[in-house]
Amino acid sequence: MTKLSVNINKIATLRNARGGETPSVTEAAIKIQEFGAHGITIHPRPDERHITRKDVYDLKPLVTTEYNIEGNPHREFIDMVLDVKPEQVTLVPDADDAITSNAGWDTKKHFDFLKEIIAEFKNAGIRTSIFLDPNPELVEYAAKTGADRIELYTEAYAKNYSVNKEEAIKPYYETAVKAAEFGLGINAGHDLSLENLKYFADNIPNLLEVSIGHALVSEALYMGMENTVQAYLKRLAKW
Ligand SMILES: CC(=O)[C@@H](O)[C@H](O)COP(=O)(O)O
Ligand SMILES: NCC(=O)COP(=O)(O)O
Repeated sequence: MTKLSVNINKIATLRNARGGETPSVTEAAIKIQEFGAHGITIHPRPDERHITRKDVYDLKPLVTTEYNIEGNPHREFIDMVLDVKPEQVTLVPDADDAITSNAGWDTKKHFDFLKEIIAEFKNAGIRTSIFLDPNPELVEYAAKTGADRIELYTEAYAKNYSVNKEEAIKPYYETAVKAAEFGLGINAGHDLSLENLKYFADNIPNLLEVSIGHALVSEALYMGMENTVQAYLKRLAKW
């Protein structure tokens, strides 16, 4: 079964709105794992708009499933991840002021940079994943960086799902097939939701993990977090 890693950035967004500790990011992580999630994902950004550096450390002892830390590999980010040692680090090339992640890596252009950083994480025993647009031509260089996995950047899929899902899934399927040829594991994320997840998971071979946050936390406002996590797990179940 494809694993569900819940991104709790937006819990931190709500908490930061008042400058206090409510809702608790750590309590949310504990509960979300109790509800069945296979992992917790966070994306600490330099401006700490949601997840703070303190959150990154506070969560470490509480994430008993899989801890996935995403971010642009600035030196401060690298050193923090090497110190915290999550199960997985996902490298994302977004600008510090981007409203959200909006592009994958050009693995050819940034090959030397990625290869060096990935070696640091691998030497520390941390699984590495790199955020990638659905383009099979990017896969060979992704593999040559030494990354363990790619994370398919699914915004385009989500946007086009309701227009023509068969067309929307095509580049992701092609990239996933190519990734498997090169021995890369396949993760996916960004704008996945209860509406579009099942079709994606049913049509992408060897999909190991999806990381989902914005839609899931939003849906939990109406359905409750336990019901929402369970609903996502049902979308991923293969029966
Ligand atoms: C890489 C990715 O797609 C997610 O980490 C997304 O960027 C969430 O970041 P925000 O919650 O800041 O939008
Ligand atoms: N890597 C994707 C992620 O962690 C969550 O993205 P989103 O569901 O908040 O768009």
